[in-house]
Amino acid sequence: MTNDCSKLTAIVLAGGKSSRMGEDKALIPIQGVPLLQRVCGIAQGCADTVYIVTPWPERYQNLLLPNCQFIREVPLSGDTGGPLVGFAQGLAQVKTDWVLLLACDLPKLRVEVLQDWAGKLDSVGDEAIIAYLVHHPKGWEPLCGFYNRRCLPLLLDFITQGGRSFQQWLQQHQVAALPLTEPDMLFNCNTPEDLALS
Ligand SMILES: Nc1nc2c(ncn2[C@@H]2O[C@H](COP(=O)(O)OP(=O)(O)OP(=O)(O)O)[C@@H](O)[C@H]2O)c(=O)[nH]1
Ligand SMILES: [Mg+2]
Repeated sequence: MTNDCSKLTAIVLAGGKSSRMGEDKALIPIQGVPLLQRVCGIAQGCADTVYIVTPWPERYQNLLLPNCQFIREVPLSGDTGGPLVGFAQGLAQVKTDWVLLLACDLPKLRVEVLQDWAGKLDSVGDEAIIAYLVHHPKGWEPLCGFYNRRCLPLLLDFITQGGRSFQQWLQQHQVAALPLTEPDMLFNCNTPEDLALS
């Protein structure tokens, strides 16, 4: 296992509407630490470079996010964008072969698990594999896993053709499965009821 942070970039997505929560999830404190700050701290345990992709960086300027860099998401004309578009805009800046993509609403992430996964990336030998993700009965978990930078042209083609769904895009390509030993860590905090469980 390697824990070489310099080989990996992390992208944290923080541009969602939080309509189910009713307030910006990124700013909600969990054990006193705003969710985005918490997720970025964990991302920094795995990657030297951490990008936060959001249309509204000024909203997060008072968070403690040392060494994280904002990428201001540019809205596509006549389009609501969404996480796939935000990811593409972040990925365009990435210089490393692999990137760890994280949603900002994952309060139970475990840095040791992410580091363990990152250590397996060197052994993904097959060039056709564009991502390394956890598989659920409903499909891949797109917002807590690894993508190869090679996937950018494929992603841009899909978006240009009007595609906006991670699941649909991933179905068209080869993805390798990450072992999920701690399912709890993918707990997704979308609603006030979820928050009460965080
Ligand atoms: N940069 C960026 N991130 C997004 C966008 N849409 C969703 N996200 C992020 O993707 C992750 C998952 O978002 P969801 O929980 O599915 O949705 P949400 O829009 O935040 O919340 P709801 O309005 O309740 O669906 C979160 O980290 C969001 O901040 C987007 O358009 N741009
Ligand atoms: Mg969510």
